[in-house]
Amino acid sequence: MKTYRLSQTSWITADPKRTPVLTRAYQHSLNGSHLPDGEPLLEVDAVSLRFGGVKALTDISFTVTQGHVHAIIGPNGAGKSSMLNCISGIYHPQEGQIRLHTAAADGSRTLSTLTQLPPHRIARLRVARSFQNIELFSHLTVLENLMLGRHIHMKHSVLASMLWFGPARRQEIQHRQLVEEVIDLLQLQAYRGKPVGALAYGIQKRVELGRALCIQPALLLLDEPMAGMNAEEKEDMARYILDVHELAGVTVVLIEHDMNVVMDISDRVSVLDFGRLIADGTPDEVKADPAVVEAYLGSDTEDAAVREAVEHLKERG
Ligand SMILES: Nc1ncnc2c1ncn2[C@@H]1O[C@H](COP(=O)(O)OP(=O)(O)OP(=O)(O)O)[C@@H](O)[C@H]1O
Repeated sequence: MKTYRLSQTSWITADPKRTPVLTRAYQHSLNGSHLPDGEPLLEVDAVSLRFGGVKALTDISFTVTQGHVHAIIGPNGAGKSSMLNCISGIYHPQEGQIRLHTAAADGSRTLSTLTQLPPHRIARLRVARSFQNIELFSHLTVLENLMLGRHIHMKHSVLASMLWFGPARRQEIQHRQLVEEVIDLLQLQAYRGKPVGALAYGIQKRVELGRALCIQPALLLLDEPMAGMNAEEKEDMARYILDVHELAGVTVVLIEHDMNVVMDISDRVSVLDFGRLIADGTPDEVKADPAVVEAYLGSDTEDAAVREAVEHLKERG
């Protein structure tokens, strides 16, 4: 039985309906990385990104470790999305390197430099991402959207799959099995045949998480997966991210504004401010770092955890 770290959010452990799911093993199919836990998976090395005169990122370095949930936080405009866009190939930094370590099932290792690769090549290396705004095909069903998430692994044409012959049939069955596992893990059974556009916002975000998971990611990048959600939807999403991490073993990098969630579910936190890395450590280290509190002091956040940390630091002088 898994023990979650969510000390402040008792709802994670308190729901008895979730217990049977915890006994299932998803590790071997949904996690696309064969690196042992604790090894460096992604290295961001002295990355700088400019848009004309705007310095979005300046000399950023950090390492994402296999088996971690790694949060990137910071005030508005700090450079969080730019960082994720550099990792996924949407932006190409002018300086620095981003390297991905991968291991095949037979143990052989590869080191890939992502810095100048286009997004589809990075996706082939099993780096999956979700976006701040939902990017799904709203007229297609949940199942169809998830199957589209498998397309980078499909070797046979859509026509061959439609004709349902020989190898194409076997391939289709394998893809369906994996998609069913994602549906099961994220509890999307009730929505599988429904058009995505007809679903509640929180469910759509869960489908988006599912589509990224269908890549069988070695690294899953989530850009504000709880943005715009109500408290109940946030709780659900935090729980599913933990399932993806704890049950499927997938390494997650996440941008999130809700400090309670970040501090509860993350193993490591990198803090950006004005495009610079001002702190990088465990949630407790980062929470106690004066530079971090200072960065949030000027912000007009209503986040209770941030305000509490600010007050605490003020009291300590
Ligand atoms: N495509 C772009 N063209 C020009 N400037 C950009 C571009 N993308 C980001 N920037 C600038 O880079 C800086 C960092 O933006 P970014 O969106 O990465 O911050 P963020 O931390 O994700 O902010 P938020 O929390 O508000 O989403 C900002 O000054 C922003 O205006």
